[in-house]
Amino acid sequence: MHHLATLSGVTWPDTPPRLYARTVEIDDPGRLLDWLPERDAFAWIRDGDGMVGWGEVVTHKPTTVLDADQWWSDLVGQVVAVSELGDAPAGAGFMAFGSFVFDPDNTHVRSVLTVPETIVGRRRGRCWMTRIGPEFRHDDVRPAPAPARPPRSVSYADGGLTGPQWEAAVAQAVRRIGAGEVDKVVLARDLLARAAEPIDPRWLVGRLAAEYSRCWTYRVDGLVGATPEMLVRQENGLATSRVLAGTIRRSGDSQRDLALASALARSSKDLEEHEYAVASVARALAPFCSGMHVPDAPYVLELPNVLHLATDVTAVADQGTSALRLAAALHPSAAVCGTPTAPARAMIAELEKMDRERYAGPVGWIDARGDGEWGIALRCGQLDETDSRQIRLFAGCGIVAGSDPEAELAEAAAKLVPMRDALGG
Ligand SMILES: C=C(O[C@@H]1C=C(C(=O)O)C=C[C@H]1O)C(=O)O
Repeated sequence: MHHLATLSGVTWPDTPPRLYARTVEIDDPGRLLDWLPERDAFAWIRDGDGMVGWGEVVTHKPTTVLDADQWWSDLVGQVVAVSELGDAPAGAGFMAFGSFVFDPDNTHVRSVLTVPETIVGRRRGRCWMTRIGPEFRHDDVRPAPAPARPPRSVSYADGGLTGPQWEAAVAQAVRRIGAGEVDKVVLARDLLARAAEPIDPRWLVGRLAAEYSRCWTYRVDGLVGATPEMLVRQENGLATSRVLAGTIRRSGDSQRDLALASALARSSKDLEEHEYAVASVARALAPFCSGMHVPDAPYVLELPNVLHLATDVTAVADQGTSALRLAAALHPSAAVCGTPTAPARAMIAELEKMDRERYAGPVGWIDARGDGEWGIALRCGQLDETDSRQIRLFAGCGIVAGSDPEAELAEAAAKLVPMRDALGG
């Protein structure tokens, strides 16, 4: 991969070039989501900054995150890139958006990694456009898509399990935890939302990015959501993972929420669940990093719908380690699978009675240097490929020895709120 200031003096890669990427500095593009067409588009937004992309240059359907890492480094070796941006921010240049399934052994869908044709990005005041293709693209693109349409007349139906059936599954998990099969298992449920007309994913992403600006709002291949949990971000060798585990619903009354937050921070059940999750992340990162910092105690992350116990683990990644390699090591974390991993994953496949597809899998992007951000696909929905009026929503909860099925169902409902609100209630 070659980043060059000008077109003259381009250095060719060792293998014949397959793709050409050209990045230019642009004026502030305004609201990034306004650039997106309705279909075949990508987004990764936090606090208004991030990247949007559209068009498809190449798509890979890897079996595992590790396969994707290998494919990506091979592809990067066959790219000629030029950039106007000196000291370019991570993501500004040749890059791909991706979304991975939770459990490749228990799903009918595939993971994807797609290099878009056009990317528009903004990061800390620097704005760029990258165009990618089988030759350098010099044409100017200023799409003026029609505004996003709100969904109409949305109705909901149970997915794999009804509420009471899911509570029974949680009760069974609690019994099996008592019998020593696992320490923790994360059980999720799905809900089918159906609108009167095709759902415009741009509307959902727009609402999520506005309401959940502290989360990472994403759109990749029909998967739309706003996650508060960062599996791993890597930038200039610094790796960060935000672990969440331990949740309470907000009451709508800020005084009461404050009391709830301090109760959450002292709750032994939640702290124990949190410790499992942090320890699993630290263990998985250790072989690829040095100088790891694991804070002693979590903080409380406040979102509009829930409060979470959160810990940010940071470390220096070994040279040559990509964000995808780290994501491969971290997925599935205890926050979305359980501990120990293998029996927890088997219990999920047995008890949930649904296909998680890409829910709870890594979602994000990777650039040519191996920097990238891979969130955990939570608070999300997957648009139906064959019927664009339909979207499947997912939410789950960590189940430990003291879990109460009724409270867990209410917690799952609270985690569905972002997507339900985006769909109009
Ligand atoms: C599984 C989900 O959330 C996860 C479970 C949490 C918990 O049990 O406290 C908290 C955050 C996430 O790690 C979800 O949102 O679907």
